[in-house]
Amino acid sequence: MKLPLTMMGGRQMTSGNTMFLSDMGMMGSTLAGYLFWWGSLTHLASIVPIRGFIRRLKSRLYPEIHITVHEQNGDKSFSRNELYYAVETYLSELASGKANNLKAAISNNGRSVTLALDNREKMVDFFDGVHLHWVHQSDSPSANGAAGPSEAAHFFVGGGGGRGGGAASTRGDKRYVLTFLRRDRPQVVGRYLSHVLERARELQAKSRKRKLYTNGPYSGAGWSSVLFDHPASFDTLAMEPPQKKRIMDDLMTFSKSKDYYAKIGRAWKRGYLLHGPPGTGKSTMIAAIANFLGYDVYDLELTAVGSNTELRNLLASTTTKAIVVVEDIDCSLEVTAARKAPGNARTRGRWKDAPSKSKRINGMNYCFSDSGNEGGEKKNKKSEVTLSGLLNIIDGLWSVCGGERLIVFTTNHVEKLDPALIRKGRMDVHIEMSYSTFEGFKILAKNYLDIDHHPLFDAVERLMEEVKVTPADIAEQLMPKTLDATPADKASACLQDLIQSMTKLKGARK
Ligand SMILES: Nc1ncnc2c1ncn2[C@@H]1O[C@H](COP(=O)(O)OP(=O)(O)OP(=O)(O)O)[C@@H](O)[C@H]1O
Repeated sequence: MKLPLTMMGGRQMTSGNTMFLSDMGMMGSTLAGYLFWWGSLTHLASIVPIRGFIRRLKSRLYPEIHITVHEQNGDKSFSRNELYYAVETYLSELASGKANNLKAAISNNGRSVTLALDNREKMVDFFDGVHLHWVHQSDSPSANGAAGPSEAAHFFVGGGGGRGGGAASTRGDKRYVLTFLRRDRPQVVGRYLSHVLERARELQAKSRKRKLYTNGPYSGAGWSSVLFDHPASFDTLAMEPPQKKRIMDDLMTFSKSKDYYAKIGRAWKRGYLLHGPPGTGKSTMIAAIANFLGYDVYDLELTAVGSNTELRNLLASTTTKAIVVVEDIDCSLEVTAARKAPGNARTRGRWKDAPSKSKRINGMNYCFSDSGNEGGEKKNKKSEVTLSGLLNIIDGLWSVCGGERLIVFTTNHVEKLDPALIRKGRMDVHIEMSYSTFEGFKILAKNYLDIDHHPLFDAVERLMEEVKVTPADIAEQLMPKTLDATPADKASACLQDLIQSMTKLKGARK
């Protein structure tokens, strides 16, 4: 006996379900079999018409629209439908906090687990006051049928062209079906789908494998790259929490302000100047920013760039979502304030006497801080890149081609820089990286020793009021020196080392 059921409880029955019912008919000769059928029929008679009626009534009162996004495009090539993967990425973020049935897999970068909606799992989203219902459907042999939209307008994006879950779907087809009320169509088609795409791109950018590009003697006229896999994050950065939050808010606002920058007619770029003594975390901060925003890093070695034209070509070949970093800008170009005052011997003497800092490029040292003659814009020994060349390229056409870019300069001597280089609008955010505070020390203690409190913390705090230590100095002391000790013993030994080195420093400064 086969029951001519196609719809049941809003769910399309598959051959699997029908088979189950006819198999049960073989038990008809037994009393248990009759009782079973009688119970089932009574149940169906009471449920199916009511459900059907309610569904019809609901669709009259609140007509729905369904959009199906198939995994493969409907053309003969069965190419990937990128929108399907964008929806998957978008929903995986939404689902990880809400859905009950999730599929887990290793992410593209191999470092984390991604979660996606399991077959027939539903997800509700809320956007601009509109409720949106997503369901994942799969025709894989293991799937027990798929929830299919019924009496409503239906759109397909990619895919086999049949109604979601219907017989026309390709065997093994996977799709997401979006359902919403007809009255919300303008918002959904106009804005929601773009929002899904945009958010998915952000998430994909964050999880993709990013690169560190360098130019230098061994990369010819272009960039050479390696995988960027720096573990730094804002969580592990030793810095006063309010300052850290301000920076993170600024970065997040920047990365979400594409339309705003377009509206005010400015290139979508932002300049950061990180300044402070060596070992205060400037490079670490750049890595944390790159990880936070999911950007590639271009470590621009200006002294290895032959000319302004070469510099323009290098910058023109950077990708969108990039941080262009010029470390130790005071060593890379003739950019000191003294350039502005050629006849001022006192000024010139002051910066000339300052210890010059060499820059490492693939193991070679370069430093040009004492190069050039008095007056005018000078060229350093190896490079013909000039300050005005750099500024013209950064401010000029390069900055308006393509998407978001951060430009970061670092220096140990901010006071020496030409004001033109660091004025607001060029270097929008100036961040002083300074000696460690006690709050900063506690972040490092948590990172390195996994402790929030310790009886020796008081001694460290007292010493920090008297001597200046960089986070790099502290980090060095907090590195456990042996594996053969309990965590508690390691923590005590490291803190004692730190106290000892700070006490020595205090003695030396007296
Ligand atoms: N603020 C910080 N938070 C966490 N770790 C830090 C911090 N500052 C320094 N460190 C540690 O010290 C090491 C050196 O720091 P980093 O290279 O970032 O300093 P820097 O300011 O860029 O130095 P330089 O001016 O010499 O280039 C880092 O690898 C990191 O382990």
